[in-house]
Amino acid sequence: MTSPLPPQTWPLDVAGFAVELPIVPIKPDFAISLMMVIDLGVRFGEHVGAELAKKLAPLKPDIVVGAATLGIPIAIEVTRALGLDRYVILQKSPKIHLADARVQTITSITSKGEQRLLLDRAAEPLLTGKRVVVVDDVVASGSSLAGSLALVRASGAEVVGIGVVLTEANEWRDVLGADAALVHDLAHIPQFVPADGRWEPIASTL
Ligand SMILES: O=P(O)(O)OC[C@H]1O[C@H](OP(=O)(O)OP(=O)(O)O)[C@H](O)[C@@H]1O
Ligand SMILES: Nc1ncnc2[nH]cnc12
Repeated sequence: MTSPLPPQTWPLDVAGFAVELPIVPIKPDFAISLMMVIDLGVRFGEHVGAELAKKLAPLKPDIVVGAATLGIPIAIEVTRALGLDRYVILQKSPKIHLADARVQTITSITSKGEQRLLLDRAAEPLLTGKRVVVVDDVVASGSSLAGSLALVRASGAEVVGIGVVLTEANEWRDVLGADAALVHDLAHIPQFVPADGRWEPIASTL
């Protein structure tokens, strides 16, 4: 058995806000720098909301859509900073009142197994015919965003842009295909492998 590597962080400038992200193994020989937006405080939330809104406002969105769980604070802060009011959350828990939901199956890099993303059909009138920006905290494999885009488009909305706080590595570019061009981010993070007793960024993901 190899012994665990010592704790390490990845320093990052998120559009002028300095953070230190813990490097967390998600497989024995593979780690990510974890951004738990709910642990970074309200000033960070307000900052990323304002900075993403600066990038998304020229697209003239009518409404913001975000995916549970960690996309919720991002959707709220971007909506507030855009001067909008309503937003739509794609949920993950199969609630009683979500019996009539559109569903997409996703597999994110940070969660084990498949998850379901649910769009409450009762929320669809907020989206049909509207210019929508889809937001999330991080895009890595791209599966979560691909599922979000499919749900929003199925409701008859036009996706005019995508806003993420962080892009991680590059797999998402292939998974999103032409939609990758819609992505606006505030910073990029690599992924990591062990080398000489510490975590080193994988050059191709920098
Ligand atoms: O590009 P991907 O590989 O899909 O990864 C990105 C997603 O991973 C995280 O969600 P997660 O599924 O861990 O769930 P949570 O937000 O409910 O914590 C994050 O909030 C993104 O939605
Ligand atoms: N680095 C990361 N931090 C938080 N959530 C993530 N989802 C995918 N990559 C992530």
